[in-house]
Amino acid sequence: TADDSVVTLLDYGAGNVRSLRNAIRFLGFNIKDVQTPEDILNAKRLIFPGVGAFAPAMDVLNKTGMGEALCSYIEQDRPFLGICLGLQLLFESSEENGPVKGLGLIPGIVGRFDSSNGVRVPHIGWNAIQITRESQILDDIGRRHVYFVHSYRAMPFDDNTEWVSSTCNYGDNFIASIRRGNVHAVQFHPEKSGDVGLSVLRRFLNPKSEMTKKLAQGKASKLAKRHLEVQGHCLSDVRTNDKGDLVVTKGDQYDVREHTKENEVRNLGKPVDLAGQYYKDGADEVSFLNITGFRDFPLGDLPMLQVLRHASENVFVPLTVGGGIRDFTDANGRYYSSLEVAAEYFRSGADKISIGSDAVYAAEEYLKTKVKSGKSSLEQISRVYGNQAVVVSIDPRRVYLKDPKDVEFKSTRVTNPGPNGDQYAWYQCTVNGGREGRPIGAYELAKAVEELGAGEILLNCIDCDGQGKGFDIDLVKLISDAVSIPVIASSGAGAVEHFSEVFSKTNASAALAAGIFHRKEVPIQSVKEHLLQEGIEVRM
Ligand SMILES: NC(=O)c1ncn([C@@H]2O[C@H](COP(=O)(O)O)[C@@H](O)[C@H]2O)c1NCNC[C@@H](O)[C@H](O)[C@H](O)COP(=O)(O)O
Repeated sequence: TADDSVVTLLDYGAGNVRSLRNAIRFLGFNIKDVQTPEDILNAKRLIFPGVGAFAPAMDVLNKTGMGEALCSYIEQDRPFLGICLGLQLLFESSEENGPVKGLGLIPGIVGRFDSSNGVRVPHIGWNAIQITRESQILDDIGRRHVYFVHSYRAMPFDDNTEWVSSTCNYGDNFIASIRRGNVHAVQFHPEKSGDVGLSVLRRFLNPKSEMTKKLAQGKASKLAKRHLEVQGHCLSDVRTNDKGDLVVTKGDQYDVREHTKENEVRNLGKPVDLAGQYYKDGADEVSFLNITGFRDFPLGDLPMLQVLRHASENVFVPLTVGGGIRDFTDANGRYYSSLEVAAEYFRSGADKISIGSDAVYAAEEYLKTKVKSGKSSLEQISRVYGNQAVVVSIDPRRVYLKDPKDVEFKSTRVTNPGPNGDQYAWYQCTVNGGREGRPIGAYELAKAVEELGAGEILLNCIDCDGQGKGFDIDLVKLISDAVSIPVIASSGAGAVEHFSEVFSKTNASAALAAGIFHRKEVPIQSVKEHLLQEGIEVRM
């Protein structure tokens, strides 16, 4: 019946639910949005994607009466799928800015990962789950990786064993999914876990559906090293060319112009097409960096938002967008907060946003005043969307030193001495696409933005950008040892060995490349096969 293709979605307006809508539509289902508690009680099947923080979510559920309706819907064992926070809210309470009371349907308290176990928090990436009880929607997962992005988790113990259907190891064994009858919930994001994730959604939406194409089994055992394409990750550095078309470009040490008479912007293809291709080729994440965002105004840059909306319709792995995120006053004196800019990016399909120049200014201010004003774009966006949704992109330039004492900033001994035989270097941060050097080092910046609420660091290197000679191992080691949030190594990838080198010599959690993929010099799969051969866990 017509009703069979409809799923009711409880979207209380925080964060990016667009990815899930895209996945549900991709699977051929229509969405009915919950407006009133009655819509919950009348639902044939209900999906509750929780994004953001526990307390504000419980606030909305309590104020709107949705919480009560949810409890009776679940107690009637009606078809339900909770995702991420949508799982956590089912528990008694959470320590997140708490304790905060939850819906109390499942015994247990949601707590923060214990970073003293040596794990980086947030838990961001592709990890393996151990199925502990038959759970129909997980039947196709086999030993494949699924995508997690969270700082809090619920723990299995005697009183909730009857609910737990799988666990995942990250420092400790936390609850990855629950199931009782028709009630399901998962801590990972099926809408961002590629074909494996789509199979979980398909099995919930249509329990009788027999998977046409059996999924490959996989050998997942733990958190995989991530390999990002910068589309800009497969990053694409995107900008408008002189004709005003939005193109994927790629710089040599950030210079994106062809060395021809026309001196035009290097055009490496259409962002949406490339993103879709990288997804099919197995990219773990895709990012768009609007490299002239510092000049233009993102909300005025409709082509960029269009690209994001279209790309997210066919890319079911995490999408990060950056460029120009800051408070802004337009020519008509209309003031826009960076939160409004980020909100539009999330509404358009971004799972994470990336802040470049504005994070440098926030860190300088913080180091000067030692006060967290809470006003910076970084602090505002991570408070509302959670730090796991905020990446800080660092654009440093290497400066060689005879003696570390020559500068006040943290320096490191370099593997390859400088042109004058200098044994040390510090890494000066820049803003506006490498155009302006700032009085702060990458080390000081990384530590400051971690304290201000960044969930991840995208560590580029202007010197290595587009050179194909490998990542700056000294820089990646310096920064990945300095912070306890995940660090993405970026700039300089030229061969598969460069990926195993950065993962074996540093604590980078992910590695990003652009040029070699745009120019189709190295297939994504060959990077993954090489890492597997080297015994490095990757998502296949
Ligand atoms: N002229 C440029 O290239 C350039 N100018 C600005 N950006 C990026 O755009 C964003 C601007 O953000 P804001 O407006 O400062 O918040 C920043 O994240 C900054 O890194 C630029 N690109 C940064 N791109 C660097 C990498 O992300 C690149 O993709 C790797 O170096 C991998 O390249 P490779 O594998 O080919 O070596």
